Amino acid sequence: MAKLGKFEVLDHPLIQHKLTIIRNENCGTREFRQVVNEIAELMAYEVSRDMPLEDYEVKTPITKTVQKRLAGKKVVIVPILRAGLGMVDGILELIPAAKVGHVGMYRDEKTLKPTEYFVKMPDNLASRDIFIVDPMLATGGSAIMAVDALKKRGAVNIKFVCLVAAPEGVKALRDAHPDIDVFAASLDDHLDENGYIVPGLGDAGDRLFGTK
Ligand SMILES: O=c1ccn([C@@H]2O[C@H](COP(=O)(O)O)[C@@H](O)[C@H]2O)c(=O)[nH]1
Ligand SMILES: O=P(O)(O)OP(=O)(O)O
Ligand SMILES: [Mg+2]
Repeated sequence: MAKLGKFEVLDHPLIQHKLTIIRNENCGTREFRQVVNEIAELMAYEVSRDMPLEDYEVKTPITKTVQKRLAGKKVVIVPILRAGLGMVDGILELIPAAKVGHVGMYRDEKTLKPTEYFVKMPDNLASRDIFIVDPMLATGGSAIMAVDALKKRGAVNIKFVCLVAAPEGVKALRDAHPDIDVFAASLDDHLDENGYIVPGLGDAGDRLFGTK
């Protein structure tokens, strides 16, 4: 039987402080980009807590000793384009050898349904830990479709990492994919009539890339 995933809010004081910075409508593109990456890096520390280790013999200047090192195949970071791209460099600061796959999606403004337009993944997904990243989990449609796309290609060990989650999105994602772990820096209040998270931080893709 597949394991039951968890939902966890990573509310470390530094994460909360930085999230408040990017929520501010006066935070410009440059600072927004930088702080999104800083939060992603802090979150990666917690998200990677259960990565498997193996014994490894190392010779120190004093003696030989058996210690631990990361085991298994390299982690894959999968940003949901565009907004997820903003979290990749921060995670790579902590896990520099990670591979990066991409899932391109946009949300229809009226129906709020996602459309997939690009998927490119590294090989051997079945034996890798996969971190899907998107700053915003709103209705959950994009996240669900991204997990579908990865499972279709053999992925098993999947975690979804976002900055701001709406209760509606958390429920939808966990109902559709109960086996994956979901991490957020904040569980916000609700979605508005346009599918934006309240209080949220606006459109993450536009704020990251300076578009409208
Ligand atoms: O407040 C918001 C809400 C959504 N987004 C963007 O939409 C998708 C996620 O939306 P779902 O409804 O969960 O599919 C996400 O990729 C963001 O790019 C946003 O920026 N701000
Ligand atoms: O989910 P969307 O439509 O906001 O896509 P993007 O992240 O490219 O702004
Ligand atoms: Mg957007």
